[in-house]
Amino acid sequence: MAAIHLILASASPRRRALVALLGYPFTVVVSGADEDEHLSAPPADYVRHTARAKAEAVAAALPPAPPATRRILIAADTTVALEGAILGKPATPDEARAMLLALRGRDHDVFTAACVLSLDDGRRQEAVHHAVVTMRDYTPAEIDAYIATGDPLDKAGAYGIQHPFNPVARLSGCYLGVMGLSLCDLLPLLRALDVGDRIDPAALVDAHRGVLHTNVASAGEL
Ligand SMILES: Cc1cn([C@H]2C[C@H](O)[C@@H](COP(=O)(O)OP(=O)(O)OP(=O)(O)O)O2)c(=O)[nH]c1=O
Repeated sequence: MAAIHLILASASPRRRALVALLGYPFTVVVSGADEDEHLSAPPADYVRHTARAKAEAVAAALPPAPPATRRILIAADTTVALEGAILGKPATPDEARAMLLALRGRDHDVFTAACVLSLDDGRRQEAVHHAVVTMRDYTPAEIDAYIATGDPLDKAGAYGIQHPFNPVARLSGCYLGVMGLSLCDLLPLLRALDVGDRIDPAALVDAHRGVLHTNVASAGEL
């Protein structure tokens, strides 16, 4: 039987750490896909199109598979939407401050799409997770201190649910989906492509507490 090798089409250290939990060898290949192309679509469609574009961009650039290897490619996209308007990653600290003020004390939506390609037979599986997040009433001083850490700049909506700043008061949906890749969504997609998982339950519990142990990313990057 062919050995399974995963390819993660993502620069995100959180996604690296989560894919490491699956228990298969994997390679990270960063996609150069255009993330702005579908910005006018509704947020759920936007993330689905963008995750697919990331997957397809990486698949098109891969060298041929080594013999007796089944390659499974995983891509994802996360976005925050406030009253239907997409909030991507803030370009500047000022934009991060504006996003955190806009989100404060109210509900918003987080959409995360996963796209999985079975490269040897061309099969594709996709899912979009929708979570509703309620932010707490954090103070301007807390916002300033959080922005000074630099954490908001690579996060959709300018926050990480997993950061000690802890901006989230309530979550309805999947914690890992908000963090960038819902394993609850991903596992059925993999199973549909005849790929199981070897997840250590203890590591999964830690991941849901925002603690990601991995040999491919240090906690400081998460
Ligand atoms: C809302 C939220 C987002 N995020 C992150 C997840 C994603 O990494 C990022 C959204 O940007 P994405 O474009 O989804 O991902 P990315 O640019 O980090 O990586 P790549 O495109 O190469 O896969 O925001 C958190 O880590 N915590 C959160 O609470």
